Amino acid sequence: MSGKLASEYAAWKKLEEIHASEQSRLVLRELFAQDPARFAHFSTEYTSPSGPDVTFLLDYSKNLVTQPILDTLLALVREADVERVRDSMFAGEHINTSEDRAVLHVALRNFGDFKIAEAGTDDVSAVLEHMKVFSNAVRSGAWKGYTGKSIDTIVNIGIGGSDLGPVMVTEALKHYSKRDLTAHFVSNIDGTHIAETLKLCNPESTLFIIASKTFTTQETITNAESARDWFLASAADKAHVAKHFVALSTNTAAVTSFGIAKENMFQFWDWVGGRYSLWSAIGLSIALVIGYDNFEELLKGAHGMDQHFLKTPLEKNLPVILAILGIWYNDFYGAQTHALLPYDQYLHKFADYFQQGDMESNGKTVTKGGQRVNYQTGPILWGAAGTNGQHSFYQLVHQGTKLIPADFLAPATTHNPIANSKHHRILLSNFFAQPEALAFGKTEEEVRKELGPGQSEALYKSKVFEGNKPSNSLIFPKLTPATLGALIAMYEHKIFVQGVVWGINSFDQMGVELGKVLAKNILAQLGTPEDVKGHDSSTTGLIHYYQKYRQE
Ligand SMILES: O=P(O)(O)OC[C@H]1O[C@](O)(CO)[C@@H](O)[C@@H]1O
Repeated sequence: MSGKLASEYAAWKKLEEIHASEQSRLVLRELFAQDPARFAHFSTEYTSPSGPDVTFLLDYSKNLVTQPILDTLLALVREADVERVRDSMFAGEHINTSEDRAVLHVALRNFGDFKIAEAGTDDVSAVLEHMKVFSNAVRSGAWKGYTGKSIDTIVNIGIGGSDLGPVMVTEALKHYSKRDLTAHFVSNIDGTHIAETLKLCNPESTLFIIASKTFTTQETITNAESARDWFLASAADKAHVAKHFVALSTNTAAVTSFGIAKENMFQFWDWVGGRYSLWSAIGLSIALVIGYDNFEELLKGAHGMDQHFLKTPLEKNLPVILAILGIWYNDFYGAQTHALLPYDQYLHKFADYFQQGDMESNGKTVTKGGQRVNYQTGPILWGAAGTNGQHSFYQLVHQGTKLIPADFLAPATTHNPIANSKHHRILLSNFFAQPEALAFGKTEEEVRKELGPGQSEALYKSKVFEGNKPSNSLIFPKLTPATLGALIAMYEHKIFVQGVVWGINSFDQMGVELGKVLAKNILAQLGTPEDVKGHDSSTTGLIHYYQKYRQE
């Protein structure tokens, strides 16, 4: 961190000039026509430097950039000292300055490769061993419930980072799952979530995993208490809780006072950020669903990407490339959002997951030094699995007035090659077609030729696709645990690079606190109209309306 605003860097100023003077010339049709080797120049193949084989291709040729623009964006990365901050993160320095914490999710998937001077990092392998032994016992049926039955259902109770990662990964790797072990995930404080889930569970064969870094999160603790009440209504004896409740947390005191045995607690550390915690004990539900060995593959795939991020020159460094392209649109083109569009049903929660990953990390307005930024920071991250999105919001992406940079992701082969892979070929033809249509569009001349004469002027105009909409395409051979690990780690590091360039702290989340405090205050006032004090007329009116219908 240089202590400067990003807009004070020489490279930033140069990028503003380039954008102003060259924007009109940055037309993908022309850029591709000018350079027949554009794909070769602006694509790169990743091969994992360590661990299980992972390979994929990132094609970033359909972006509104030239080599000099990329060079200037890389100069920005250098000026912001990204490499030094990256090395500090891997060394365990307390780069989360507002909370005075190290940021060491990379230590959770390190497998002894490099040494980190931070308490707890030496205990990672012991926790992994605990997860291995426990998940094997549950999966094999050796772990018995209070009436001697094996576990056939798990319920992970957590929210935010203690939910989204396990949900996304268990969905993504469903192909590897144990089909006779059903997994549910309860996150919302809305009683409907836990109530509807419990209707599907048998107390004799259900294991509850209470996932909370702090073990103080209102939603999680309230849901966990309701689950415990439901369980005890059948099991009666509190001693049986030990066979049906485990905790994933950093807070031993709160876990034991909840009634969970210390030996059923899976530890992690304050240097694991919630939205970076699926690699930690928070991943226990993943290990239970796909098996510990596959969970370890996921970690090793991520570790390979960590090595790539650490050692690859910036020009070929995938997280850096994605980060600078994002900065280009976000800060110079004024794009407000970024879409993640996986053409893989297994990845249908990928965008949801990175909504927290990106927006909770980089949704900040002040720099680490406390200065208000005078530029845009993190984008609105969103997306859905193709081709569903095509029949929903792609109209706006193609012909709306907004610039929406997008990442398209797809596996070259499917785990489900039904109908001789016909489905997959259709899926992939869409994966190839969409970025092409976005980039090159359809001119009025082409429309007129296609429709022939005699049509209304409005019809000709409405069928024009302006094109020149940028996207990245990422294609990998198959969605394996290691490939998924590498992809997640790549996006984590992209977020990191952007945060460093913008000078913000990507690892705290002060912005979620105010709502929590206000809700606690209001909760104490929901009884009678006389209790409602200190609010504006709108909030007071809403609460009074609710009180007419209040239930016990
Ligand atoms: O794991 P915990 O402590 O229950 O926190 C859950 C989530 O709440 C947050 O603190 C705020 O949304 C997230 O960062 C975190 O992932």
